[in-house]
Amino acid sequence: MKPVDVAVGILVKPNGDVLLGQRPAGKPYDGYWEFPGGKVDPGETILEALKREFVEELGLQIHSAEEWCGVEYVYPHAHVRLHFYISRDWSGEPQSLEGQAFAWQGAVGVEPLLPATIPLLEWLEQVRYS
Ligand SMILES: Nc1nc2c([nH]c(=O)n2[C@H]2C[C@H](O)[C@@H](COP(=O)(O)OP(=O)(O)OP(=O)(O)O)O2)c(=O)[nH]1
Repeated sequence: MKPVDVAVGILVKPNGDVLLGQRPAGKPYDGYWEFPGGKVDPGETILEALKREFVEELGLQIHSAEEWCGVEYVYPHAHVRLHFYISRDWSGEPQSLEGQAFAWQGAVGVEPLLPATIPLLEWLEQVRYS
């Protein structure tokens, strides 16, 4: 299976909270929590995809974001290459434009999380309050 590029954003508030969303019904792993994002369209850069997904899903504007880490994972439905970005430079109030739940979290307490995203939480502790 050819890997699919996915742009994923970790929005950090000044107090260190990060934004998570719950996958809507009808998608693989619906009900699982994830950092918002989605597949990169042909001809789009990863950063462009990231900004588009945040507008489409949450009505949020990302002004700038830093590339943080990459994770590859093979699911039964897809082989994904996740590109995680961190942004502290965004504006707007999140809205549930696709009917999904979302939550700002200090210590991340929502579950279940997508399996490829679980290891990120530990790494995140090292950077979120820096
Ligand atoms: N957004 C996001 N996706 C993740 C994370 N962890 C993880 O394994 N994924 C996987 C799940 C999906 O297979 C893929 C994202 O694709 P998606 O189906 O949500 O993307 P999309 O919104 O563009 O979907 P589509 O309806 O347009 O097909 O990446 C994560 O933390 N955030």
